[in-house]
Amino acid sequence: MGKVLVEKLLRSCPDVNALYILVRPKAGQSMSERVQDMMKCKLFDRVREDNPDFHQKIIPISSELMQPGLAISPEDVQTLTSCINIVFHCAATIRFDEPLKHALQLNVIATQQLLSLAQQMQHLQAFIHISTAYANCNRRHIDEVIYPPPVEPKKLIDSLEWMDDNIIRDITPRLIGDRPNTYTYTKALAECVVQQESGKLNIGIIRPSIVGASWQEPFPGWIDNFNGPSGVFIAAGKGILRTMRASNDAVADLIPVDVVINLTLAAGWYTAVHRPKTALVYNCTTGGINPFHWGEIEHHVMSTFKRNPLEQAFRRPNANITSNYLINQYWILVSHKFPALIYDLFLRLSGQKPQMMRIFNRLHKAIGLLEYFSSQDWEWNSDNMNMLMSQLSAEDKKTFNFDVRQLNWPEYIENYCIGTKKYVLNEDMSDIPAARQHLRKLRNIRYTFNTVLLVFIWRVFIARSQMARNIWYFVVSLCFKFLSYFRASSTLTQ
Ligand SMILES: CCCCC/C=C\C/C=C\CCCCCCCC(=O)SCCNC(=O)CCNC(=O)[C@H](O)C(C)(C)COP(=O)(O)OP(=O)(O)OC[C@H]1O[C@@H](n2cnc3c(N)ncnc32)[C@H](O)[C@@H]1OP(=O)(O)O
Ligand SMILES: NC(=O)C1=CN([C@@H]2O[C@H](COP(=O)(O)OP(=O)(O)OC[C@H]3O[C@@H](n4cnc5c(N)ncnc54)[C@H](OP(=O)(O)O)[C@@H]3O)[C@@H](O)[C@H]2O)C=CC1
Repeated sequence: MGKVLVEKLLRSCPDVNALYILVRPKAGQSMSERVQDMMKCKLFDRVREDNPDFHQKIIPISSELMQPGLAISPEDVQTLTSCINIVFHCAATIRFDEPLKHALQLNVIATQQLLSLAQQMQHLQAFIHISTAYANCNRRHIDEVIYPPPVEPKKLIDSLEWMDDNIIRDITPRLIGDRPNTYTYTKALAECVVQQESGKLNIGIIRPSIVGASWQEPFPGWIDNFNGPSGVFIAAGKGILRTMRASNDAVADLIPVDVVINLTLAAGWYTAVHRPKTALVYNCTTGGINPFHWGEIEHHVMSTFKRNPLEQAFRRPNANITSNYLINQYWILVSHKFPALIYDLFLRLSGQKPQMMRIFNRLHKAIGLLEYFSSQDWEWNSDNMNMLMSQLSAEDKKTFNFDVRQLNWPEYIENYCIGTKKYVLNEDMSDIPAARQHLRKLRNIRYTFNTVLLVFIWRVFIARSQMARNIWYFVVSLCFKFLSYFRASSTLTQ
């Protein structure tokens, strides 16, 4: 989301002088190398075309959320406090399996520290915090208000400071209560921390639901990660994922990333100009406005990947969702574990390292963590989103479009799937004929395998059971009778 925000600011807000972005070194790359890489990304093609010198506006600031004071140097603090007008805070850990202490540090303590830095900013007009629509997923109906936190954040921070990691792991389920993970729990606490500061700053809180590929900007279908449904779509397109627990009729509250960013920018403008007395919360969701369901998503994902197959698929794409636990377990056994075992056996016999079972174990862990969100639905009030839209000029409504009533879901899902192929897996669209050919080969292997298996089982059965033999002779004689009748009647008509 950070990248998409930077791109949109550069493309649609030419009067913005500079963008200060907090970046950490990662995976052996320095801060500047990472920023260079980011600017080379396809996402920035349109900006690059309009202004090849756009990089001059980007000023990276070294920062690490795990460190005290966010590890921002005193000189950088000086720069930030004197130049910044608007803060967009979207850094977080979004992992569902994050240990509580880590999630608390990244999502709550770092937010607190950024807020105290913001308070020193001399020209700050607005502080926009990105939360999640699922921060209060323990409720069915979610209004645009900050709900009382499950625990006073300061008390939890103080307690976890002295606790051993093992103790924290043991008490985590009790602490998070009816929330599914540490992510949603700490995001709820972060909202509370933001509210505690809302007296001193002009604050807006954006709560997106499930962020997906871009709808329109900078081009349809842009996505570059496996988060949320993207990994599921890819696993289904590769023919690996065949079954998942989800409710066909539950609303799939996907929200395109460009919609979230447009709303975020509009909220930044509104907060700075109108300075609301209390923090305004914007539920940024689609379900109440233009609902679409997981069953429909399944249909369109499968249809897209059959027409535009991914390269080197493991099997022909054919995934089904079910809300029934036992049916899902059955298909996991038959369509995941059994083929994985056979394939690993084949790899072993051909002298290679088995890998399919390992892949499936990781997939099962990932989908196990997502099921909570795909098996039920929520109702979000979106009055503030509507109010904000009504405040925009006709031109801004076009430039910062977040009107999801216009979203055509089948077209969006098709672009999303093609986006995962092009931008996540870096596959070329010109390879589609070869990918189709590969699917035909897989289909023939399946037919041959099924026929051999059927004949084998039947042979074993016939050898062991008189009744099976009788049925077999009966069926064969019936076939012969039918054939001779067919021959006789065709001779008569001639
Ligand atoms: C076809 C029919 C489909 C119909 C649709 C049905 C259901 C829809 C499915 C899901 C919808 C629910 C979405 C809910 C979102 C809620 C909204 C939010 O609040 S946003 C926050 C969203 N956060 C996430 O999505 C993060 C989830 N991910 C994790 O928590 C972790 O990645 C993990 C799943 C626990 C895995 O952790 P692990 O340590 O094992 O692996 P890594 O993260 O290090 O990743 C290793 C490797 O795998 C790639 N990866 C990561 N996630 C996935 C995935 N889901 N599928 C496939 N691959 C994945 C990752 O990029 C790494 O790759 P590499 O090693 O190459 O870097
Ligand atoms: N994705 C989704 O579906 C949704 C996301 N959100 C919220 O939107 C926001 C952005 O999410 P999204 O873009 O999807 O998530 P990403 O994981 O892609 O981005 C998170 C950002 O936080 C940074 N970050 C994480 N840990 C640290 C650290 N220790 N020090 C410095 N920076 C760090 C990451 O930097 P780095 O690149 O160095 O890792 C990255 O830029 C989050 O607040 C999330 O809660 C809300 C609803 C849905």
